[in-house]
Amino acid sequence: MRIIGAPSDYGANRRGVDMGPSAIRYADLAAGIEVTGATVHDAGDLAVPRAEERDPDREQPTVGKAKFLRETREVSRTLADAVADSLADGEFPLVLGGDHSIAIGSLAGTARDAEVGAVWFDAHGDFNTPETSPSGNVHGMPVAAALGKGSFADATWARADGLREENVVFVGLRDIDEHEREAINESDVTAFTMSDIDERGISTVVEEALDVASAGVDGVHVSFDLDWLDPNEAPGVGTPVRGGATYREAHWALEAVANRDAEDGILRSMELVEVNPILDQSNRTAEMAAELAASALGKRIL
Ligand SMILES: NC(=[NH2+])NCCC[C@H](N)C(=O)O
Ligand SMILES: [Mn+2]
Ligand SMILES: [Mn+2]
Repeated sequence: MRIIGAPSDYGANRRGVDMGPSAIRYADLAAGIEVTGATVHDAGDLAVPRAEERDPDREQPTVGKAKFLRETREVSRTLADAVADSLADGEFPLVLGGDHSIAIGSLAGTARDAEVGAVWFDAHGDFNTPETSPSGNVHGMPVAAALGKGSFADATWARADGLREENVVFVGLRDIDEHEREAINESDVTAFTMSDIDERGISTVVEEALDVASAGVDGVHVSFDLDWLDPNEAPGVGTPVRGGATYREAHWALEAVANRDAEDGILRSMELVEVNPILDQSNRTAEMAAELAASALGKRIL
């Protein structure tokens, strides 16, 4: 497997998430994964436009309300190539963000030559378009971008060609914007909220999510936003929302991903995003991310 760092914070309104990859590495990511017997190859961080050289004028949206869309395009293209290269070389891509806008690149890369589904663990739907976004932050838009919604229809760099809408599944939603809600309800994606987890339990919801995401496709991308977890577990995120998944629910969910992969080999790529070391407490959110990656890749208690 190949670790690919994508230290971009152009999609979020809080600086610091660009330090996520190094914080997750520092939390013994590679050693945790090697316990499973996997060989870990760390490809380092991708070059992204330097934040210190940001031109304030370029923060002004060029399309709708989307900020830093040019920088996001550059990061997305670079990351899509890196993910596609990793798959072509037979190495599983594990992408470290960065804010969630980097998922545009991960999805474009993993869905370049294959039909794929996606399981999206997140408090947020990330289904805004430059037209519907209340904030203009592209980390609230990657799913819509990958599916070519709204003005993303003209952005070929953002589209994930083989990503099938009916195989996109959200798990654990609890903070959705007004127009985003309409768009999700009108689309063919499947959305499980935190209320669904309360009612039916994490195991039923995640098994069903994996069924839907993997039906009829070549593989599944797992996109894991650390703000899916409750802020008590993962305080180091830019957009925390109360009422998130517990520590055990999160491990269980990713162990279920690993179990399913052991059965049918569906796991194609994964990313861990939104770890912001500046907002964290003694790196515990990055440690959580590293632990969860190991669970997703097969680490077991016994
Ligand atoms: N990946 C994330 N943390 N996304 C947060 C999105 C928040 C809000 N829905 C927005 O569009 O701005
Ligand atoms: Mn997100
Ligand atoms: Mn989120």
